[in-house]
Amino acid sequence: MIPVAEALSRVFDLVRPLGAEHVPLRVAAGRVLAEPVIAKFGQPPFPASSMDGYAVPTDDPAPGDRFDVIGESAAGHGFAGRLSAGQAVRIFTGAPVPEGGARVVIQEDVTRDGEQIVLREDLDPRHYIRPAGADFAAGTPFAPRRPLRPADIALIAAMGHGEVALRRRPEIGLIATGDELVMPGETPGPDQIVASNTFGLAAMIEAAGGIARMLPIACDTEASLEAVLDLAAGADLIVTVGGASVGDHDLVAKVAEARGMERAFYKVAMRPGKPLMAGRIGGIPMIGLPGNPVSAMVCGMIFVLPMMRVMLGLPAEPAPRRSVRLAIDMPANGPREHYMRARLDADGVTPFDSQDSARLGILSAADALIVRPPHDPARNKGEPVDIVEL
Ligand SMILES: Nc1nc2c(c(=O)[nH]1)N[C@H]1C(S)=C(S)[C@@H](COP(=O)(O)OP(=O)(O)OC[C@H]3O[C@@H](n4cnc5c(N)ncnc54)[C@H](O)[C@@H]3O)O[C@H]1N2
Ligand code: MOO
Repeated sequence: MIPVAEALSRVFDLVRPLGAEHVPLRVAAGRVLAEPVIAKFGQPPFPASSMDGYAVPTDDPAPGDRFDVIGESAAGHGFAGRLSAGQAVRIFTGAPVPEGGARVVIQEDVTRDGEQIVLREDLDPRHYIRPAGADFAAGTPFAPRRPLRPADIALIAAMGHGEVALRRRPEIGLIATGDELVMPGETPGPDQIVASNTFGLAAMIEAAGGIARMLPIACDTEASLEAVLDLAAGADLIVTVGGASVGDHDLVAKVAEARGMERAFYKVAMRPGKPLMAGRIGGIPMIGLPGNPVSAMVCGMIFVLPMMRVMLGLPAEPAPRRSVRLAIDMPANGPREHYMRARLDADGVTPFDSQDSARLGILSAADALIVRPPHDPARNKGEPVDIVEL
């Protein structure tokens, strides 16, 4: 058994950032840029009024000052002329400030008198002009190291791009193994159960920007597993679920080895997730997750998602953690790093009484995994512990 951090570093060595593809901006949300976006022009492209009012040529006009209104500047229709002393231009929010304009007086501070305006008492001192390039200048690069958020999409649009170069979405072949498994919706025969793990993992992968290729369930024969592994050809990563342990019907390691798997490791000091394996088969990175449903999902979060981030060109980092206070006392931990299903509330974090790795109901009810290092001593209520939020 190797420590989790060592296993993670070895799975990072199995994967590389994928290539780029050009995609319409409209469908780029949640994906990762493959190269910086460069602003084609600045924003605003011209000095713009931030309020409705009057552009005047003086920096500090005084109450009672009079100006001749010589024209109008609206958004999309600027005023072509120049402002001279004693002149004003009616202006609206977003409109270009005319040449010679030193500030905008908001219309609330003005009395209109025919073709003239008179400034009132208590003038608002602000200028209400957004300088050209105040948001970003032409040529500004934008390269966030994370999936694009809605505001990023708006920013890239404002920078003048209708299409962007994105990392290809990692395509992940998912293989459930076991004679006992039927598809959700089917009626299990005697001694059978429903295959749930690959469905949970597919949801996890797709929420993180990958493409899950759900392959047929492999039966507990070498021929069946071989046939399904063949169907994974072309995937960026193969994920098997189940058949990883030491039982007579646990065939994944045997079949993978017969196909020339270069094994990076087998068995990790974590709970759940001990019989985890990883390596490369036929050039494709492969990770074999344990079959217990909670083990498969926890290993998905702790290993598969960080591997996907590397494939997306993001930094090789473990699942993000934060520190939270314990709401109850906890006994000492055993020799494996324990990912305990827990609930978060105002009092802190409370592990569930049962940590059975078969209980999906508890995982679904959990808000977080408490991460306990191997041999962590007993902890008291109020002490800080690390959690991974679900
Ligand atoms: N003698 C030992 N027995 C076991 C050990 C051990 O060290 N010595 N390790 C245990 C641990 S820890 C785990 S985890 C499991 C993992 O075993 P496998 O990866 O070989 O998984 P299976 O035996 O195939 O299945 C375990 C369990 O999960 C169910 N399963 C499998 N696939 C799915 C699926 N796609 N969807 C839903 N449920 C699934 C399967 O029916 C079993 O109930 O081994 C322990 N044993
Ligand atoms: O590691 Mo197993 O995943 O403890 O149940």
